[in-house]
Amino acid sequence: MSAQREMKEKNPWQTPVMIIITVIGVIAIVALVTVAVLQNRPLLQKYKYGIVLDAGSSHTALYIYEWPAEKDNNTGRVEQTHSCKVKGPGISSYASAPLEAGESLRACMQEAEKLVPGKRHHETPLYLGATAGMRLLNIENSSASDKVFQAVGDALQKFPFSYQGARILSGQEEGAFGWVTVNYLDDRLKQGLETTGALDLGGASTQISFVSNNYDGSESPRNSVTFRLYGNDYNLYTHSFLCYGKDQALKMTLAQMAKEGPATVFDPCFHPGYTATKNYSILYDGPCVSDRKPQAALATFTHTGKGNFLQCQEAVKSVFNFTYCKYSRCSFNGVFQPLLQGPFGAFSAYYFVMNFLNLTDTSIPLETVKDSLKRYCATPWNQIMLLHPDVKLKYLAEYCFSGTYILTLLTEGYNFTSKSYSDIKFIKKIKSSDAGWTLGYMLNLTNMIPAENPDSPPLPHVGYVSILSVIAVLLFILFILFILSLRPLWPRCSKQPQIV
Ligand SMILES: Nc1nc2c(ncn2[C@@H]2O[C@H](COP(=O)(O)OP(=O)(O)OP(=O)(O)O)[C@@H](O)[C@H]2O)c(=O)[nH]1
Ligand SMILES: [Ca+2]
Repeated sequence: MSAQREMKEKNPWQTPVMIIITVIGVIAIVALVTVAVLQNRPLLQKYKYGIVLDAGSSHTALYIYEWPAEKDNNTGRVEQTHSCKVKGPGISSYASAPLEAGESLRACMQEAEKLVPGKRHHETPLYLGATAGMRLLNIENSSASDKVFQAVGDALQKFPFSYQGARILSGQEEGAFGWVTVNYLDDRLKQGLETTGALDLGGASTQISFVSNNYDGSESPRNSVTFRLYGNDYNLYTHSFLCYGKDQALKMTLAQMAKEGPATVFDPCFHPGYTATKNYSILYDGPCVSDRKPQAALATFTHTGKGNFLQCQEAVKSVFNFTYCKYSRCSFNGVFQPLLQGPFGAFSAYYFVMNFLNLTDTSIPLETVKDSLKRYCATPWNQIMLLHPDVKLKYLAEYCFSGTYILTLLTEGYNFTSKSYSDIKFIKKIKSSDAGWTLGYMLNLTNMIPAENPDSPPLPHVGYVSILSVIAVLLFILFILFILSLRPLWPRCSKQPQIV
């Protein structure tokens, strides 16, 4: 009996006081942590949405973006959740049947209607931006371009979103918003890191945009865009070359080869064995080529492949003008370009083409890349078709030209060297979003990138709760130790019975 009592006396945890203290302490810690977690928990994740239609020269694509409702101002939080490729050609191809341009967008719009939650429809902004195809149509026939916009606007307003209008982007906007997209998605803007240049190759125009430290914008103000984003100033160089997208460049190159109006055009940019009958009138339609039209041409010509990379490169070079430059340095066609400053992300057709050719790895020396393309171009057309039975014939026939055009544009046009070629990364997506101008355009129009860095709490939520919990446990242990240190002073509750 006495041994048991002694045990009980030596083990303070068995005293009622200690049990009560422990229970209260544990309840207090649980309550403290629960309150901290609940109080600081991010609000229920409600999402907002935005829709952008990219009305390009070759086709239209719809993108849906999503971001947490309470975080409009934070970087890297807007993500592409869906994209839809509109069936058929770009809206500029509907000049003679504008209503069909509107109609063509319906399937993708209906998809968007299903994917964006109904209660968000009315507050979801919907934008349509048109690029080089509509720029060319506007130059050629402005009333036709107005009619296309009218039809497209009418069609889009039938949907329950908040329609914000359809317009042609300037080449500057197209280049600058592509740059914003790439750097936003890479989280470079908020962190003030060195930015990545953007190279976009479309069907009818191509853009180059980058920040160069030794360029202040004064030499060619029309190539300069200034931004203040998250507290940092950017002076961006950007230029869009109309007609230098890959489809129009192909047309210009072929038009140049056929300028004497022959019955057969022997084309080094197409595979040996490739042959097709083409119309002169189609070859020379549109503002990029109309001035090259031969005086007296036949109705058709036979387009015959020769598969010679070096000759193709010479033919491609003939559509660039390197003869005049009124600035300290130029790319081509008398356009100012400051010293290149890497890294660069190259997307759209840069990616489609280099990915098909298995040449996206830019650590491979440029000479090796050229050798590989030389072999590819020289491969007979029937062999190419056998090797790629699933690829659309139109795309397949043009990869030799497109690859040659890309290398020529980068090296001869923009002055990338064997060394700086490795600064380029061919990309399609960054995280889940496509690289392109659409995201930057929406971020700008919804004011989602603030000029100044918003204040943010010094600790992330998880860190804050963890520190709070550790401190609470430490305080509790200290409290227990303090109580134990007072133990010798406790009055004896039970007296030892005297054994007589
Ligand atoms: N090989 C291949 N080519 C593609 C694909 N998608 C588009 N293209 C072609 O690549 C070129 C550029 O496509 P986009 O970047 O969509 O061009 P776009 O936006 O219509 O044209 P711009 O208005 O000049 O920007 C066009 O010649 C398209 O026909 C693809 O999936 N594979
Ligand atoms: Ca485009």
